Amino acid sequence: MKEIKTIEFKDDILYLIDQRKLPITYEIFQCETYKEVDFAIKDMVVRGAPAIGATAAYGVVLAAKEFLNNSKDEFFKNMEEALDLLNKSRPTAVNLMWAIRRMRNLIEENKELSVNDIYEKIRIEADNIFNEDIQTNKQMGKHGNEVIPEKATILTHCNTGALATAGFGTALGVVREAFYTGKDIFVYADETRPRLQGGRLTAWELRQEEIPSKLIADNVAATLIRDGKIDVILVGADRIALNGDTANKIGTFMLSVVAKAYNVPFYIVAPTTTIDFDIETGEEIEIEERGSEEVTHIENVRIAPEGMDVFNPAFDVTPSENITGIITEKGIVRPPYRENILKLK
Ligand SMILES: CSC[C@H]1O[C@H](OP(=O)(O)O)[C@H](O)[C@@H]1O
Repeated sequence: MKEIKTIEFKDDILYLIDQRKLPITYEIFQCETYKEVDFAIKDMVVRGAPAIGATAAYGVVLAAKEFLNNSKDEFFKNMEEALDLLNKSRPTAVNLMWAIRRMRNLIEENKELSVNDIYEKIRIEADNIFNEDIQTNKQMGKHGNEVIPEKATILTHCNTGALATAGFGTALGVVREAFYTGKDIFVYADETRPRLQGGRLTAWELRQEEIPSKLIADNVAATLIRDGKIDVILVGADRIALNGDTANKIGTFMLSVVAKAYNVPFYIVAPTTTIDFDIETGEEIEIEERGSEEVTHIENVRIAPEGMDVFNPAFDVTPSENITGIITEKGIVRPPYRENILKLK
């Protein structure tokens, strides 16, 4: 299995694979300040709920490093500004807020220590978040493999691989686990307009490991489902409500409707860090709207008329009644979702 170093923190520099450039070029984006990390998340140099969380955690490390020579009062004030900026870098993936809250709690719990000692704890905690995510994903892969038949055709949406996490992936991690445990699988990957995470990133990951697969335009999926060509659909998540409603990349909801109509199993694969235990339903999830150029241009080439207005929500919400199960590192959650999700807390 090829190691994909989506995120690497070394000698006080955060190295990110620049996912805006893949698969045409493999470039590394370096962050030396927390403001550069904020930019990297906003501009989707790095993307994917768990990857965003881990990246933000290292952004907190860079902030603490920057303020090491502050007085304690200045340190806490400057750190709060940094935490607040990073927390707002993208609104939908709850892993970001979870990571920032974990760092904020750590600082609060250790405020009697010296600035330097607090920095050391922050540094260790960021590595913990990073390493925990990799272990979580591998555990999810094992649980998810339980629902993959020995011979199966799998449909994926967006990118849920190593590039969306600290490593291995969520839904694509289940694909990896099935592939490397010898199952006869085939993957159809939705290209996933407008940012093409499937066509650029998932396709790149699948080719890296020569996993049998084909890339499809998003509009092809419904026909494959109708014609009985898909055995199971695996998608990721950015925020899951207590009732199981799930926010994920735009186009996921549409897939779930077609899957339900033709009785194809539709699984969310997500770590428990993607569950928002503070919200009851998907109606409470903020859906990020991104710039119009993501829709009017492809690789900076205009494809829509000048002046055309655009609606570009980056996510949608799949209602829990369309979801067969939620594959987490703690096992597969099935309905009744609220009762069973609360057991994960
Ligand atoms: C494993 S989480 C991946 C999740 O994040 C993606 O969104 P984005 O590429 O905008 O960060 C998409 O919703 C994926 O399912």
